[in-house]
Amino acid sequence: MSRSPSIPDRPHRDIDSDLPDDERLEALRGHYEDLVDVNDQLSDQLDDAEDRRERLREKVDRVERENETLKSSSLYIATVEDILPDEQVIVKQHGNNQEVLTDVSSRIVDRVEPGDRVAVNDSFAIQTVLDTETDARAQSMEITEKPEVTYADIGGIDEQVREVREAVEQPLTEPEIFNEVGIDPPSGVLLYGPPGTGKTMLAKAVANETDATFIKMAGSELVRKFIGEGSRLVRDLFEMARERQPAIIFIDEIDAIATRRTESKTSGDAEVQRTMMQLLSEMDGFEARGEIRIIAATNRFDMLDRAILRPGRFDRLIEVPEPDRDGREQILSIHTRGMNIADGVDFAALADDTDGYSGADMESLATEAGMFAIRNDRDEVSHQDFADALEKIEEDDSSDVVSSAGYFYQ
Ligand SMILES: Nc1ncnc2c1ncn2[C@@H]1O[C@H](COP(=O)(O)OP(=O)(O)OP(=O)(O)O)[C@@H](O)[C@H]1O
Repeated sequence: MSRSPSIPDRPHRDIDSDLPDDERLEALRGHYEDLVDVNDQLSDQLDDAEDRRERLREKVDRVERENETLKSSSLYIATVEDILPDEQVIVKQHGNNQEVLTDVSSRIVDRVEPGDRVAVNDSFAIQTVLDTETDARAQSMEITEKPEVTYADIGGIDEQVREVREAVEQPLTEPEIFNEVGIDPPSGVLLYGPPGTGKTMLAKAVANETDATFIKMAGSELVRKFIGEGSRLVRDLFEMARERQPAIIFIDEIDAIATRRTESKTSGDAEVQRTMMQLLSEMDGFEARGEIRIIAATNRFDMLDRAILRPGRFDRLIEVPEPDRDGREQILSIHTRGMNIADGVDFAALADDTDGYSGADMESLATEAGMFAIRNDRDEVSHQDFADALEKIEEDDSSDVVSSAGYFYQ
C-alpha cells in the first residue's frame, strides 16, 4: 500500500515589526505566498486522499461481491453412506454416484447418520445436514417405506389388479421366471382412466405386497420448478429409487411432462420436453429385470406423446375405468368395513343409484352418510343417512361428479 504523503510544515516567518513598511509588506507578501503554497499542497493531498478513498471503496465493494458469491456458491447434494472414526465419513454424491471419503467438522459429526442427505461443497466437505424442510427435492417426492393399502382395499377392478400384479409384482418377486423364459418384463406400466378410480391405490398396493419402497412424484411438480430443475428431479427420483430398492416409482399426472409436442416453442415447452427426455433416458438405461418398477398414471391418455409408449418405455397399458354397478357395491362395502352400519342398509340399491360415481365418490358417500348419523346423534348409520348423503352430494357436488366423468382418454 502507498504511504501517505507527509503533511507540509506550517509556514513560519519572523517579521521584525521595526522593519520599514515596504520591507515588512514584502515579508508579509512572502509569508502569504508560503501559505498559498502550503494550501495548494494540502489541497492536492486532499484530492489524492479522496481518489484513494474512492479506489478503496470500489475494492471493498468488489470484495463484498466476491464474498457474497462465495457464500452463495453451489453446493451439491450427497447421501452419507458410512461414518468412520476420526471424524471421517463416506458420502455418495447424487447425480454421478461418486463415493468420496471426506472430513466432517466436529460441529456436524454428531448430527449425521448413514442415510442422511447432506450438502457438500466443491471439496466435498459437508456444509449442512439437510432436514426434510430444507430438502426441497425430497419434499416433492412422497416416499413411503411400506404403504398400508392392500389389494383387499381395492374394489371393482379385479382384472386391473391381476394385470398389475403380473406386470409389476411378478418381475419383483419371481424374476427367475422371466430369466427362464428369456423375456424382459414390461419396462413401465401406464395406468389410465378417470380420476379417483384407484390408480394410486393399485401402485401402493403392489409396493405393499412386494415390500418395496413407494416413491411418488406428481408430473405437475416436475414442471413447476425452475429451468433445469425438472430433469434434475427426474434424476433424483431414479437415484432415490436405486438407493432404496426394491422400489416402485409412481409418476402421477404423467401427461404434465409427456404431452404431445405442439407447434409452440416457448421456453416452458422446451423445459417440459427436457424433463420428458430425461425420464426417457433414465428408463432407457434401466435394467428391465431389476428391482425398480415404474408405474405412471394419467387421466388424459389422449394427450400423451406417443414416444413414451414405445417398447422399453411405458409398454404395458392398463385402463382403469369407472366402476360398474357391482364394482360400486364392492367399493361401498370396502369403505364401510369399519363403520357401524345398521341392518337394512341396501348397498345394492345404493350401487344402482350411483351410476357414474368413481371409487373416490363412493368413499365420499360413505363418509357423508356417517356425518348424517353423527348430526342426528346416532352411532349407527342407517339407509336413510346414505340416501340423504346421496342427495347432498348430488346437490352440492354435482360439478365434481360431472368432472370425474368429463375426462378424456381413448
Ligand atoms: N377401486 C377402488 N376401490 C376402493 N377405493 C377406491 C377405489 N378407487 C378409488 N378409491 C378411493 O378413492 C381414493 C382416491 O383414489 P386414487 O387416489 O387411487 O385414485 P386415482 O385413480 O389415482 O385418482 P387420480 O387420477 O385423481 O390421481 C382412494 O384413497 C380410495 O379411498
